[in-house]
Amino acid sequence: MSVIIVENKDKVIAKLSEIIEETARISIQKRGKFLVGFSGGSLATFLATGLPKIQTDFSKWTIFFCDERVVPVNNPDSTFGLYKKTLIDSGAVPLKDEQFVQIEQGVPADVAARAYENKVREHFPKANTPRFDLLLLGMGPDGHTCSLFPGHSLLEEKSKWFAPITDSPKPPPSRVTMTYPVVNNADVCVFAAAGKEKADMIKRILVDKEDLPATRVRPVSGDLYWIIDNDAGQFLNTQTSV
Ligand SMILES: O=C1O[C@H](COP(=O)(O)O)[C@@H](O)[C@H](O)[C@H]1O
Repeated sequence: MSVIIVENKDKVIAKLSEIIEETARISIQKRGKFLVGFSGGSLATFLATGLPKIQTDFSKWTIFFCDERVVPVNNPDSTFGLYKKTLIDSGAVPLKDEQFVQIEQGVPADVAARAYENKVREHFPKANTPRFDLLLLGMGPDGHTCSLFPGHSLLEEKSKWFAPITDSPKPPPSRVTMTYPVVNNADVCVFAAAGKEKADMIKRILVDKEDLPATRVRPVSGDLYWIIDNDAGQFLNTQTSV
């Protein structure tokens, strides 16, 4: 695991973008495609600023969701809706709607999760567990990541690639989430976090190693990065002005 502490949020975005650019370059060079998972929340705002600045062949990207809210795309809670607005419709990057593997709309979460897993299987036809090139993760103030919340039974899900949740403690309650076997099979996982509101939780995860959802992200044979700014890392031993 690499913990990279930088001066401020802008530098978190710059470092995150650098890792994305390099991981995409390697994947496209090796296999002609880049299969990446996006989270929502603050990560979406980081990507809205960072992605337009990277050098990559966006036509080779397919984007999946680490988690998604089961709401219509025009609902402000829709993570795809957010990316559609900030990246696609704005023309910020040459990505198309079809490059995002989206959840089905207007169906219950369990139906949406099954249908999503089937769509993902089309991209990983022979896999027991899919291996994403890169997963971009966020960490909520309660230590959740994807829609895997502290103490929830979904933390123990071992067979599904994507699972429904209908009692998310953070609204909206209905969501579809990637499960740990998939998260921890990725080539590269990156957490990006900025701001003092995240500082206590980052200490509990990285220093105290409390058993919280984000702590359980440990790629079995991949790389894990935490990119955090000085505010979020204020209870860690090192601070930096990179
Ligand atoms: O609800 C969610 O929250 C997490 C964390 O969001 P943040 O705004 O605190 O960074 C996010 O990673 C996840 O995708 C989202 O659905």
